[in-house]
Amino acid sequence: MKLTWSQRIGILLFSAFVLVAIFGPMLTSNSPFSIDGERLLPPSMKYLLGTNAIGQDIFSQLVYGARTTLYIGLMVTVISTFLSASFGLLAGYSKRLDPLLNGFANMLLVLPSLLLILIVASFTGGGTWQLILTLGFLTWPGYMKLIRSSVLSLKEREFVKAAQLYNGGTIYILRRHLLPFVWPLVRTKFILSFRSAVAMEASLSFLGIGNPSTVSWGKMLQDAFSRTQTFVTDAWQWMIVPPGLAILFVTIALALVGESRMTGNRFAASLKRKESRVITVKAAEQEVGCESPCIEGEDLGCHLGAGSQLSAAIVVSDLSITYGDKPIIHPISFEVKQGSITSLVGESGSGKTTMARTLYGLVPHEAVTGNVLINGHPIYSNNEPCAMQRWVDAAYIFQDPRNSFNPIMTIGRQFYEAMRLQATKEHKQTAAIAALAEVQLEPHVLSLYPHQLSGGMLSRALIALSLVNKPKVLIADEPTGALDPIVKREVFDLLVSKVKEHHMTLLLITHDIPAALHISDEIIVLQDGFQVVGDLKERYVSRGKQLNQLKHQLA
Ligand SMILES: Nc1ncnc2c1ncn2[C@@H]1O[C@H](COP(=O)(O)OP(=O)(O)OP(=O)(O)O)[C@@H](O)[C@H]1O
Repeated sequence: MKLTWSQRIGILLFSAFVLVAIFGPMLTSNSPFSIDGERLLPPSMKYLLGTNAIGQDIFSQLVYGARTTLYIGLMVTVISTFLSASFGLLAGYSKRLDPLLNGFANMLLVLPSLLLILIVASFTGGGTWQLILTLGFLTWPGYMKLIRSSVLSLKEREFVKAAQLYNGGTIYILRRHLLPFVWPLVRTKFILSFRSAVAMEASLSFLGIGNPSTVSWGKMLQDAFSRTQTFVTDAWQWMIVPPGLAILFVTIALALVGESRMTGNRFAASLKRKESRVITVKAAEQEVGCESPCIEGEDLGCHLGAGSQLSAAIVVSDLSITYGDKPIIHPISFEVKQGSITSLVGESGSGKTTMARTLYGLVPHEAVTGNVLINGHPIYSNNEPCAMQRWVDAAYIFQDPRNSFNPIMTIGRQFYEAMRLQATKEHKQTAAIAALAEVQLEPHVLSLYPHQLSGGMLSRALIALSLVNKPKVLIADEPTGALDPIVKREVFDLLVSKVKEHHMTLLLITHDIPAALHISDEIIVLQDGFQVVGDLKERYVSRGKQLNQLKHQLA
């Protein structure tokens, strides 16, 4: 990351204070507590900043005070930032923990924080660690709420759903997929916390709450303000100004460090990127060296397919979907034959995407009634391993290739992640390069970030990702929807040719009826959540045929 000038100045200034805190005692031979000078002496060679009202050396107090102030600031910041980040991530990600953590944060937020800190600090005594714990435990909720709301929206994005589907654990997803996005917030919180902890420590010491056996800048100020001599003589110039300026400069230094371009630009840019990503997995044993079966439905005793169902890659029976009390898909039943291409067409809002997502188990169970089998394995099963079988049997391509990948991970890393079973890195690399070659992409694409690829290249990379683990079924939701007509045609043809070459079953969701008619063995038409059959379907399809003819004539 490139630092701005203001950040460099801030870092330099802050480093100077840290150096003083670490090596400062070497700069002075006077003890900050010993009373060996006369009272209120002006600055001299012996007492560089004079003496205070009881004859202690102000310079050595300032130097030793830097240690206390920065130490308390650092500890408070570490505790507060850690709590903000971990509670924010957990509350945003886990529906179960959210009410508890968010409720607790709300409670702390509505209470007047300064008053709360004063009360707790005065009850817990004036020790350094009491102060650190009080400030650390009472100052996390604000940024926790910010991180939580970012995670709430991030977790709905498709690359997070993909990670969940290939069995990524909660900690893995939080660390690998969500933390990098909220990291700029965490960093900003760290810097702001440090700044406010320094100011807060000074204020509390100034109010007399703090460790009486240590020296800090706040205590120096409190000491100065409590003596009348400070103001009736020139002593204020060396009793108040040095610690006051020290607090001011540390605060300014941290404010300059915190003025991060990353916080603005990259975070906003990364959040702007929306959905979509291929969800795929089956470790292709021959290519990635997965010797034992990765997940075998038969072994799990969850293969429900029998008789005619074995010839069907997808079986949908009496499936209906309701969000709240709004029915989206009315009871529908159909089968998609093994090795066939079936298109799901319909007007905008007819329920195509909802249907496709339901087939892949991406819709909450409570919204679904009826059954879906992919390769004989139930998608909505209480038996978790059976339900997870879908990521072995099938791959899913979401809309919009531009935003299909996690924007802050290389393409290669996202390929390897989808294959992260027993395979070694070399095997994964070989398999990924082979899959890219199938779609005419060079191996170096693996080292690129999604924004470094064109829309067409990204679409090809997505198809490669869907092929890399050799699924039997591919569900593609408008895979070319965001491309221009020429690239769209190329990518469409590539997808269909690869599906045929690998004897896969394709369920294609599309608006493009002529294209659907051209490639499909079967068409399913949806209208307002109902399956259109009989004459109506004929009419719908013949309209598509007419459009096709018109297109040929125009061509
Ligand atoms: N999570 C949701 N909560 C409530 N309603 C939803 C949700 N998702 C979709 N819907 C509703 O379901 C209906 C079907 O939406 P869907 O996205 O499946 O349509 P579609 O046919 O794929 O449309 P398009 O072709 O424009 O993408 C719409 O009325 C939409 O408002």
